[in-house]
Amino acid sequence: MIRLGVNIDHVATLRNARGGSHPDPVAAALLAQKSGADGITAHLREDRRHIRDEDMNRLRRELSVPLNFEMAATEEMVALACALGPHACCLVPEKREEVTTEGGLDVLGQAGDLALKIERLKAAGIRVSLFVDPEATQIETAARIGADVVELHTGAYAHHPGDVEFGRLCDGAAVAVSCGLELHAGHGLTYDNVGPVAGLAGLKELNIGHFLIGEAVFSGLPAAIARMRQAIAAGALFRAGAR
Ligand SMILES: CC(=O)[C@@H](O)[C@H](O)COP(=O)(O)O
Ligand SMILES: NCC(=O)COP(=O)(O)O
Repeated sequence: MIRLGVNIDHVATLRNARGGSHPDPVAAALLAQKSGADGITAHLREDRRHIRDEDMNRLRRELSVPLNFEMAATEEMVALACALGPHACCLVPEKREEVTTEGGLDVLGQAGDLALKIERLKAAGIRVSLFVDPEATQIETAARIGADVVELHTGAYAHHPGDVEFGRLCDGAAVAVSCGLELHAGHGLTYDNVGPVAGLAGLKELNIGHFLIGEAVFSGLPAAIARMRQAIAAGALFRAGAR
C-alpha cells in the first residue's frame, strides 16, 4: 500500500498570519495521524516562514507516525536534524525569494557536500531522501552518494498534467527503482492529478500538503485525507490493471 505523508506547513502559514498560536500545526498533525496519515512531513525553512523550530520539537515528541523533516542541505539544518532525530530527512533546495519549492536538488552539482551530509544524517539513524526532478543523472547520483530515498518533484506534472511530464515521472521512477532507491513523490498533488502518480511502478510514498490543507478549510482534515486516500487507491488500482 502506498503511504500518505501529510505536509502540515500551511497550517503554520495560517497560524503565523496573525502571530498567534491557532491553528496549531502540531494539533493538525495529530489529527492527520488519527485520520490515517502514514507520516507527517514538515519543512523547517531557513526563513521560518511557516514551520518553526518549536513545532519540529513538539512533532518529534508527540507523533507516533514517522516524521519527515524537510530541510535545506545546510550546516544549520543538518545539526538541528541530528539533534532532533526524526525518522527521515528530505533534502530540498531553498531560495528565500521563492513562493514554494521550484525545482529539485542539484545532486550532481553538490555531490561531494551532499555525500558528507548524508553520511552524518545516516550516522544519526536518520533515513535520507533527496527531492529531485525526474532526471536520470540526478537520481543515479543520489544513489551513488548514499541516499536511501528519492522523492520525485511532481510540480511540473501538476502544472502540465499531460503525457510529456507524466512520461518523465515514469522514466524517473524506473531509474530510481533500478538504482535500489525507495521511490517517493510529491508537490502540487490534488485529488484530480494524484491518480496516475499513485500508479508509478515501485512508488512507496506520496507527500501531499498544500492542497489537502486547502481542502480541509471546506471539508475538514479527516474528510480531505479520506478522499485523498481514495484517489490514491483508485489510481494505484487502475495502473496495476493497465500493466
Ligand atoms: C519540497 C516540497 O515540494 C514541499 O514539501 C515543500 O515543503 C514546499 O515548500 P512550502 O511548503 O514552503 O510551499
Ligand atoms: N514534498 C512535497 C510535500 O511535502 C508537499 O508538497 P505540496 O503538496 O504542499 O505541494
